[in-house]
Amino acid sequence: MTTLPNTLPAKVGVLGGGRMGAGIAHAFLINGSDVLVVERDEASAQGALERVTESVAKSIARGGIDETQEQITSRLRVSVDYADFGDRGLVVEAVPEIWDLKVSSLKKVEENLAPDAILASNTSSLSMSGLAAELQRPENFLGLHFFNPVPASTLIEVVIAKQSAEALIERSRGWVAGLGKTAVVVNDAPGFASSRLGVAIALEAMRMVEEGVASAEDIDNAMVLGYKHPTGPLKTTDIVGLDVRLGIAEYLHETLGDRFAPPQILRDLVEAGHLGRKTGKGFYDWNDAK
Ligand SMILES: CC(=O)CC(=O)SCCNC(=O)CCNC(=O)[C@H](O)C(C)(C)COP(=O)(O)OP(=O)(O)OC[C@H]1O[C@@H](n2cnc3c(N)ncnc32)[C@H](O)[C@@H]1OP(=O)(O)O
Ligand SMILES: NC(=O)C1=CN([C@@H]2O[C@H](COP(=O)(O)OP(=O)(O)OC[C@H]3O[C@@H](n4cnc5c(N)ncnc54)[C@H](OP(=O)(O)O)[C@@H]3O)[C@@H](O)[C@H]2O)C=CC1
Repeated sequence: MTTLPNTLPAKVGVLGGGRMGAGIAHAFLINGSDVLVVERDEASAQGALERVTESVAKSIARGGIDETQEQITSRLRVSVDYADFGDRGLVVEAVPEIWDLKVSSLKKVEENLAPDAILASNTSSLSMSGLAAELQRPENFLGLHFFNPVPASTLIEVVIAKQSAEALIERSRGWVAGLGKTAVVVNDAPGFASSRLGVAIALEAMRMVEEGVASAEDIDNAMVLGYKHPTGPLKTTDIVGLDVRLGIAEYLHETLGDRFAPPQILRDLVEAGHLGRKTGKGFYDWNDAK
């Protein structure tokens, strides 16, 4: 794999350019990598291109970036063809948190990769060792769990599958440093370190709303003002996406037991299409849907 002076792979791929995929693409781009985003159709590819471009513009407006918008985005390409992943040193998968979709997508990416390329998943919770077991080269696979919003977050959780090559730990620490972020390295377990704790508190907050203990706003304020939580667990859920939270909770329920059973209020809101900030409504009303 060709690397840049800052340890990042020169050519990076991202599968799925939604909220997280666009953020991941942005992170590699502004730090010098050439980035290819593959989407399932032309309309989604165009949407991904717009999200990444907008995010780059926001970074430039904030200052501290030496390159121009044109210089950065000249390294960005979108496609609907998995074969384009063939020259990438690292590909990060960021499709929705659905086991069968992750497995089929990862397999399809792997079929198109060079033999020494590294494949990573941005899954929030799914078993890395279970996903690795579905692949031809499980030693080249690991979790790179970015946080939302990616440009504002300084953390990447590196998740090591049982099958991951030992050398991937140090290599991935180098990538995280090259992105200007901090790594926590976690052995594979459902929900890793971050989602298991983050979802536990969010589900309890939802049960408190269901039971009428307090309003969403007062529950969040208790955590923001009392515990210095950045936004409170319910507003965070709106930012993450209620569908994403439900997917994680269902998997943790299945693997870790009843304490992660999704509350009915979460199921009802998702069923009604109220997915949080991205649809304009979740536990709160939003006027900046994204
Ligand atoms: C589900 C999972 O698997 C894991 C998860 O991610 S769990 C969720 C973890 N995240 C959190 O808990 C969020 C915590 N909250 C926060 O960090 C902050 O409240 C917040 C970033 C959401 C908002 O903070 P703020 O001070 O109001 O805004 P600010 O930091 O200026 O960011 C505002 C926007 O600028 C963007 N931004 C910030 N720095 C930027 C940069 N250098 N370049 C480009 N964009 C930047 C942010 O991404 C954000 O964009 P969106 O509006 O698209 O989200
Ligand atoms: N949201 C969050 O806060 C976080 C989420 N994650 C994890 O990141 C992953 C993605 O989540 P998120 O970005 O929120 O989800 P989004 O729904 O925003 O993005 C998913 C993207 O994948 C695309 N996609 C769907 N199916 C396919 C396919 N078959 N092939 C290629 N692309 C496809 C979607 O395209 P289309 O637009 O056409 O549907 C969309 O662009 C999940 O595993 C989630 O758990 C991790 C950290 C934080």
